[in-house]
Order: sequence, then C-alpha cells, then structure tokens
Amino acid sequence: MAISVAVYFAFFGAFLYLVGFVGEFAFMPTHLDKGGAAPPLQSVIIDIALIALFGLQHSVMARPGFKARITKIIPAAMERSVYCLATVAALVILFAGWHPIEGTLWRIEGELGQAIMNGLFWAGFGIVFISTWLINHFELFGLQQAWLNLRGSQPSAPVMRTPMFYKLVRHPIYAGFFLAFWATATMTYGHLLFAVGMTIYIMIGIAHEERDLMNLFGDQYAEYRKSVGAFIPGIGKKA
Ligand SMILES: C[S@@+](CC[C@H](N)C(=O)[O-])C[C@H]1O[C@@H](n2cnc3c(N)ncnc32)[C@H](O)[C@@H]1O
Repeated sequence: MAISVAVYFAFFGAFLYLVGFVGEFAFMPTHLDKGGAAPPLQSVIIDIALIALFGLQHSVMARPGFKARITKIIPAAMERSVYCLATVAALVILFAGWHPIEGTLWRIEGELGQAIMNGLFWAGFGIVFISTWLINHFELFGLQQAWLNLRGSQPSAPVMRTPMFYKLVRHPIYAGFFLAFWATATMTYGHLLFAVGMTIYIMIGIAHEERDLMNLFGDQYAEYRKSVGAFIPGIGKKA
C-alpha cells in the first residue's frame, strides 16, 4: 500500500511535469523547446528513441500476456503500480533527455488565435484528467488494487464504463492528449516531432487496447464500437 501511494504521487508529479513540458512554460527546467543541444539530425534520432522507449514501455507492459508473466514475480495487487512506476521512469528519461529542434512550422501572432490555442491545450489536459475519474481513477493508477489487498478483499471483475465523454467517444483520454499535444500557437519542429511521435504511438496502442477490450467485454464492446466514434463524436465507428 505504501509503495502504491508513493507511486501514485510520483505519477501525479510526472503528469504535472508533462503539462509544463508540452506547454513549454518558461519556469520548467526542460520542455519541448528547452533541453540538450546537438546537431539537428542527432537531436531527431535521440528524440525518436525517447518516444519509442516510452511507447514500448507503455504498450508492452499493458498487454495481458506481460501482466500474466510479471505477476509470477510480483503480487498481482502491485502490478498496476509497477506499470505506473515504469511509466514515470520512461517519462523522466524523456524529460531529461529531450533535445529541442530549431525551426518553426507555424506561429500564430494574433491574440485571439493564441488564446484559442491556449484554451484547447488546457481543455485537452482537462479532458484527460476528468476521463481518468470516469473510468476509475484509483484503479488506473494502482491504488484501488493495493487498498483491496490491504483489506484482504479480491478485486471485482473489470467493468466496462461509458459515462459522460465515453458516451460521445471511445477514447476521450487519447483525444484529450491529441488536443494538448497539437494545440500550440508556435509549432516548432521539436514540438512537431513530439506531437507526431506520440500520435503514432497512441494510434498503434489503440489497436492493441481495443483488441484486449473486445476479448474482455465481448459483444458489449463490439456494440459500443459500432455506435460510438473514436475521438470525434460520430466518426470512426467500427462494424
Ligand atoms: C489510459 S486508459 C485509456 C482509455 C481510453 N482508451 C481513453 O482514451 O479514454 C487505458 C485503460 O482503460 C481501459 N478502458 C478503456 N476503455 C474503457 C471502458 N470503456 N471501460 C472501462 N475501461 C476501459 C483499458 O482497458 C485500459 O486499461
């Protein structure tokens, strides 16, 4: 339980850092436009490697086969916390190792345009945060599993949830991340590389996640895919 609480706060800290990192707040020690210096090609290679490391950790450790193997070594009640801890490690490596790439794809000069982009950025991270509560915040970050274990209870069977945003789209967390990553008044090449890399990773991750959800919830999830869009209401329904 103590480990899970510590991991929860570490994860929360990493999430807050991510907001400042993507938002490129001046007071951050590093952000998408502030970090190590290297020639452009070297920076691109380093950044792609950092995104790939995060993507691999996040995808491989989320699969049922990996969970089955790791719970032979660690207690099942700790599995999600270990996953979150590994995510924190991958994020810290990315935050520390990021190399900005000079050059700008677009820059919005007008105050209204900047305010709109800023609003979309905050809306994106807001949607992510709220959506974690709509699924099950404490279960997503491993606290519920540790708490039940402490009380000697077994976790109940997984439940498919479709409240609020989930009635409109199947992936509000990922839609929120897309908004937060792409909505910027100044799109530098470094920011662009991050947004493209994370978008590719999420799209690959979704294919695996939906396959797992189909196996877990069967017809219930199949019906959901038929009637609810992926990121934008009504778009991306799957027969
Ligand atoms: C990081 S969350 C992302 C959830 C969703 N793809 C989204 O973008 O909002 C991934 C976890 O949510 C679970 N999950 C996804 N959709 C769900 C739903 N409708 N009900 C319950 N759990 C869900 C997956 O099994 C996985 O453990």
